[in-house]
Amino acid sequence: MAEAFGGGDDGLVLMQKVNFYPPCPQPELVLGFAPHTDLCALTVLVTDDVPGLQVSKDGRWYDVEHVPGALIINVGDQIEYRSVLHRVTVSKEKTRMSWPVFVHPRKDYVVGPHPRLVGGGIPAKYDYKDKTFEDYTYCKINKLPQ
Ligand SMILES: O=C(O)CCC(=O)C(=O)O
Ligand SMILES: [Fe+2]
Repeated sequence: MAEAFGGGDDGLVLMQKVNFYPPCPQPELVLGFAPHTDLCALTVLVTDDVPGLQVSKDGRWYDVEHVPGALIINVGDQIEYRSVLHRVTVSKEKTRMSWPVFVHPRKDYVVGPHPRLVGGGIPAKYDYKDKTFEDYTYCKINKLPQ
């Protein structure tokens, strides 16, 4: 993956975060994390055994089963065929925690459709524009068109 994102020792950037979801007396009224896709390339996620993570498929939400010792890998926006839409619900009684590591390119790295996949008269399946990861992040965080 480091090679795909330009190679070099600093080709990939790892960002770790800790999520803490306290219990909520009315969990049906709130979400711990609203539906989103991760803006990185890949997310490597560890969670505790409290359920909460859900992924969207064909307009429905599916619980992600907790498998002790397993890592959850989410495809993010930068290597999208389709980055996974996901959200987190909260528990009435238990605190939940998760520990994602987001793998992303350098901020100046330009990401766009691979030329071999859109060259030779083959139209891009989606209308992606080449842009730096920094610009992509700025547009996404500020809800600007990509
Ligand atoms: O808490 C989780 O299981 C997922 C967290 C998440 O989606 C995120 O931090 O981007
Ligand atoms: Fe996420």
